[in-house]
Amino acid sequence: MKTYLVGGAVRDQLLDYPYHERDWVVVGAHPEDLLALGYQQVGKDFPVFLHPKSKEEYALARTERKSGPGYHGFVCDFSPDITLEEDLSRRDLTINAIAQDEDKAIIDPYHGQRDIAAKLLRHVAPAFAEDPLRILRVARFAARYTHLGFTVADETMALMRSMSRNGELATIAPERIWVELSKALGEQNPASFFEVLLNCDALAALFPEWAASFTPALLTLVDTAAAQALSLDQRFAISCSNLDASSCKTLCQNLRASNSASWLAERCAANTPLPAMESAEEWLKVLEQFDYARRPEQLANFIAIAQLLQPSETRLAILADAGEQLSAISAGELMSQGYKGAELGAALREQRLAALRAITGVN
Ligand SMILES: Nc1ccn([C@@H]2O[C@H](COP(=O)(O)OP(=O)(O)OP(=O)(O)O)[C@@H](O)[C@H]2O)c(=O)n1
Repeated sequence: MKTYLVGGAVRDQLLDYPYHERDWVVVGAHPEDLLALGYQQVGKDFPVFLHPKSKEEYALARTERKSGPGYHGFVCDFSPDITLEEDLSRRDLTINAIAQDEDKAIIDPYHGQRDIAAKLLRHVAPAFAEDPLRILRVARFAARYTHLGFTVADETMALMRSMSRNGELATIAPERIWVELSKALGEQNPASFFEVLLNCDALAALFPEWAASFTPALLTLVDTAAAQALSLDQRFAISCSNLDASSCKTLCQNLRASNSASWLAERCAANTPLPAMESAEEWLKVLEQFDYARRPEQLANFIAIAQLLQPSETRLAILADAGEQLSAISAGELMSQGYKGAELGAALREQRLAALRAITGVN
């Protein structure tokens, strides 16, 4: 039995990039051998084990063959005679198909190191096409490594384009798309994720309206949001900001976006560009949509987004100020004057509108 470090940890070591997880491959062993050594089996579809002490993942070397559509149509062979090279050949990208043995020697049958030097995201083999989720992974790796100069190899882009056009993406579970998207939004250049997916027609195949809404300026802003360390929800909201509110809502549902991401994105789509707000009622309506009194941070999140999208919009600073001033209006004084119930609500609203008229100068 031999054990090799594989995947992201080897890749990121070679890239001198921080990694957080180590994955191992075991060659020449039966599941029983690992169980006898105290490993704990966790994989359902194929045998993956947790090391008794480190709890790192150890997988038996395996081959995979697609036997039908979707995610369960795979036949795995994890017999002890599967070689390291065979295991590496089923992996998505050459830079992910490098192994390191116990003596730190690198085993690189698919020339991942060459592609690291050439800064190319290149698929290992035509079997890449058996797993359409890999299109999203490639786009995500582009988002992570663009700043190092990485691009997608032409032949990989061509393969991804033909997969997209063949309707392969429809078999991906929406939950998995959201997982990849939210990871990509957390990377240094999330715009590259969208650029790759636009370039290979995957975004048009998955979400045509969203794909059509991207402009070069919007892509730049998605990266600016990352550079300014805006939150994932804010980055997502920016990426949806060219949609109207109802398309954004549909997209969030189809993507199975998290509640907090949908909440912000839908309200941002509805309020960028900032509406006319020609009356105090309309100002209050915008503030109330962001729940300014209970969740002032959400109004601030929106304003930061809107400032990126509309840097010359002077009403944003006024909106922020109005949110703060209105939050300070408390029901206490009105209650001591004997207001309660619906009357109290109406009187509070009147105070807020009066404050808004004073702050904004509209009626
Ligand atoms: N659809 C997939 C998923 C994973 N892999 C392979 O399994 C390894 C481990 O996958 P994962 O932990 O998801 O990714 P990492 O490459 O480790 O990247 P990250 O840094 O994002 O964890 C990858 O390197 C790749 O070789 C693959 O070929 N195809």
